[in-house]
Amino acid sequence: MALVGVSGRRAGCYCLRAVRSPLQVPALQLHISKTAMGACQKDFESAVNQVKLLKKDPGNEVKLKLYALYKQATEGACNTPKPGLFDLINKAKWDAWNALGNLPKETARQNYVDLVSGLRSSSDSSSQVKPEADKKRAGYDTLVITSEDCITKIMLNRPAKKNALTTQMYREIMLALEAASKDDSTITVFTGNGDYYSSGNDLTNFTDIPPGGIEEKAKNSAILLRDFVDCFIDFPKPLVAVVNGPAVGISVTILGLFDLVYASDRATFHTPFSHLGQTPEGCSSYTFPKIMGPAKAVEMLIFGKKLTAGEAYAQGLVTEVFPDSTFQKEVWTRLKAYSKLPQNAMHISKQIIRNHEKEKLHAINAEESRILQERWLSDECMNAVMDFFSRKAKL
Ligand SMILES: CCCCCCCCCCC/C=C/C(=O)SCCNC(=O)CCNC(=O)[C@H](O)C(C)(C)COP(=O)(O)OP(=O)(O)OC[C@H]1O[C@@H](n2cnc3c(N)ncnc32)[C@H](O)[C@@H]1OP(=O)(O)O
Repeated sequence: MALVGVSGRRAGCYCLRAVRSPLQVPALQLHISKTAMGACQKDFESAVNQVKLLKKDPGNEVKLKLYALYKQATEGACNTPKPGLFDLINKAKWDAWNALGNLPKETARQNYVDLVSGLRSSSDSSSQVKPEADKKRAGYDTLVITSEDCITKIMLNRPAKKNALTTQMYREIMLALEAASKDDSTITVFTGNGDYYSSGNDLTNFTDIPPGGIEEKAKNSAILLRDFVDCFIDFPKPLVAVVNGPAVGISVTILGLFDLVYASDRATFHTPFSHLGQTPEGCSSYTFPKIMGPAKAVEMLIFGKKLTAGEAYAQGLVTEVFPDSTFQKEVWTRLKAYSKLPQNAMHISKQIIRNHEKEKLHAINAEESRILQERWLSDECMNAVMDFFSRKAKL
């Protein structure tokens, strides 16, 4: 589901329009609470108005920032009850506001003004919309989502970073899954843009620490992780991974929750959790031993053994391996044929196959996330993340 839709271009401008109870950046509502009055009140009001005139959708992450700063500037620290687990949009908004902690109202107001000013300059310099950009479904910055032949394709789109998953990306994926679960497609496909499927969690997620400190970040990240994996556990339609290249970390573990995994012979499967001072997630502590037996699961999840596509197939993690040269052609031909099968029969079959394990998987997911919350604060984990960044710095 797009958070904000593009309603059309008037006089060369994109008009932002709310779609299905979106984030509703309060700036778009032109409602300024009296509590926002103060030193830079005029600038703030003007920034609120300028948001309406942006020529380009700023994307969900920015809209969340705008929302959070507006609320902080007008109401102060987050003071509302946390929305429920499945209220994804309101929860994302609440998380963004809550992450600002006790940031003073004046600072929030100034930050809002600065953020809008930055958006205006980048919007002005890129007002020439490229035809390519029109193809992307609005509202997603890190994914390219297309629906064709009854297949919704969710493509991770940070090829320069090997499709490493930022917190924004986790959130966008959850929204994309929610939308795909309700659209007309019969099957949903995940793949990566570029030479990697995904290098797993973006390690910069560890460096972006909010005013509330690392403990708060770890707590919020554990919730994000649990919600993210829950979406895969509950996804109602056949879910297919088209693993176009190497896969690392969480992009491997959640494969145990997919219904088909097609891999290029260039793909590898690597879960270096111990090396990172971390522990398994994505329900892999349960699905991997079940799929490949405990001995092979331990080699991957504890000792970080990297599997080739052929090995992953032999262990049952991968459904079929294709030569890289014909991978896309063969896989999409196959999927197009599958997508024409009767939709209800496929969905009901998935339910029968998966439903009896759901409760267990949710419990395992909650436990894995709880354990990781502690791990992220450990010296082992912090040192491993620092090692990654110092290796990069030396290059
Ligand atoms: C306080 C708590 C906060 C926690 C928040 C957590 C939220 C939920 C977490 C869920 C748990 C998930 C766990 C995992 O997924 S563990 C696996 C994590 N991934 C890795 O350890 C891989 C790290 N990357 C690499 O080892 C190499 O980059 C790789 C082998 C993938 C590719 O090597 P290669 O030499 O071919 O390419 P580069 O290294 O030059 O990569 C190109 C650029 O991309 C950047 N990059 C790649 N992967 C990542 C990544 N995972 N995180 C951050 N950045 C990544 C790389 O730095 C290069 O960037 P520059 O061009 O800017 O140098």
